[in-house]
Amino acid sequence: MSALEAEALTRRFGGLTAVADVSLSIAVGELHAVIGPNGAGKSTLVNLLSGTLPPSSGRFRLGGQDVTGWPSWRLAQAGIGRSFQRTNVLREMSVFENVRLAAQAAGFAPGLWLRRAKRAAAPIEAARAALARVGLEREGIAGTLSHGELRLLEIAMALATHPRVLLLDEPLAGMGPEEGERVAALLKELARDHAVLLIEHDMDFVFAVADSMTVMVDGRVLEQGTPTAIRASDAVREAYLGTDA
Ligand SMILES: Nc1ncnc2c1ncn2[C@@H]1O[C@H](COP(=O)(O)OP(=O)(O)OP(=O)(O)O)[C@@H](O)[C@H]1O
Repeated sequence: MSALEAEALTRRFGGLTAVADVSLSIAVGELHAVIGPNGAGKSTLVNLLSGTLPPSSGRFRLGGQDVTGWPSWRLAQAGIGRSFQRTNVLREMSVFENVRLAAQAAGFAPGLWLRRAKRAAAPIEAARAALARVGLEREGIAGTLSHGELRLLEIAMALATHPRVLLLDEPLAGMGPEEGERVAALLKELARDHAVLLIEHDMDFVFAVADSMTVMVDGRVLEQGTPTAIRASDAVREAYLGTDA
């Protein structure tokens, strides 16, 4: 069964339809990449799936349950984990505390988590496990991390909430080739026990890691399928990848 299912998700901003009738489904064990040119609606789609924005219409299910319109904290509790394109790390706090707070924040409704935070032991374990899984067993404050390490920290923060679905918005941004290879291996490994939705501009990376893909143009789905099918699609070549892709 699909861990995540979007059905005709649509988001309008005034007269602009940023996401138009987008349907997709991702199972645990699957890495699904969403690609498209700038302004295609990829980030808006992630904002809809993470509860940062409500959809204008359409439905969205997690593990078969209709979660359309749920706020982000409730979706986090229901199994959505998100790493952000913009950094949301508290740089003056330690690496570990950042992950621990992310684990705690996902556990409680707004207002309650800070009061309960001191008593909770589970987030400490969750934070340790998440940092180990991304290979970032590092002391010190987050502000001293390299750009690539910060992206790994953001993934650890998402993992610490025990998600079934991971939404990763440009995890490679600002990374060099060596760090990119490390993230590629990590994402493949994470896709074994998560449903992963990836947004990424680096096409070599996307085609190397994705099991399935959605190509968006102007808010709409242009094509969906395996990387092989997407490469072979005339519509995708014309609209996006260029004829030599
Ligand atoms: N909060 C907003 N208010 C108004 N328009 C918005 C808002 N967010 C996004 N848009 C518009 O929606 C369209 C889709 O934007 P979005 O950021 O989702 O595209 P994208 O595919 O993620 O682009 P990029 O690859 O450049 O990040 C764009 O035309 C953008 O200007």
